[in-house]
Amino acid sequence: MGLNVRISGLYAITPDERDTAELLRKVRQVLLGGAQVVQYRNKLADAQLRFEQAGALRVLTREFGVPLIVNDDAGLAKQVDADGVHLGGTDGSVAAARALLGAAKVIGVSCYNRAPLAFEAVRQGADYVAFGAFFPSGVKPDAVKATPELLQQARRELNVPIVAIGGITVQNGAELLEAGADALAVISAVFAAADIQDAARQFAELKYP
Ligand SMILES: Cc1ncc(COP(=O)(O)OP(=O)(O)O)c(N)n1
Ligand SMILES: Cc1nc(C(=O)O)sc1CCOP(=O)(O)O
Ligand SMILES: [Mg+2]
Repeated sequence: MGLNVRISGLYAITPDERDTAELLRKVRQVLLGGAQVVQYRNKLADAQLRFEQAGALRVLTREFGVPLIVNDDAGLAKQVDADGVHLGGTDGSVAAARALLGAAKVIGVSCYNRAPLAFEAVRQGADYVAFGAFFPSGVKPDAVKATPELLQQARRELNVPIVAIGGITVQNGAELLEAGADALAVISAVFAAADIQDAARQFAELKYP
């Protein structure tokens, strides 16, 4: 994993936003609030807009010294020199991403509610694993349900950072950190807040390992 990359704290994932200036305004707010990782995720944008937005976020996150992870697309991560990529079940293999990005970049893998997926991802060289959804999520209403016990098991049996995702708020996130999560991945509870910077600050003030 990249020498300066630590997957811990508030892991802010961008909302689907077509307006790049507005996206940058919002992400600056989460960075000012103390987000420790930013993931660029935009399910609505075409390839050109994704390239533009990922490149702009690369510049912004460097200003704050915060790692940028690109969702789904190792090629885009390479194009913009992001710090890594996040892969779900249909986003390609760890081996292919590693071959493209090299040893210094971060590869995160979605493991949903399945510990065996995480063991296999780590065996293949994943740098962190993500579990979810812990709570109902408006972004992914049909996500499978994960439990804090899964985090406890992963904490006992894995040696990579563990990310929790899905419907996480400042109120329910503490339980996940106590169960073993290193980072809380959040879209709505920060980006849909009336005051994004304050919402991020409240997440940043939780107790992380
Ligand atoms: C940190 C983190 N965890 C999980 C996901 C979900 O990935 P995936 O299942 O591929 O779904 P999409 O986000 O691509 O819709 C994630 N992006 N980040
Ligand atoms: C993108 C994503 N993946 C999930 C999973 O369970 O793998 S839940 C989710 C949505 C996260 O958004 P919010 O913080 O608004 O619930
Ligand atoms: Mg994906």
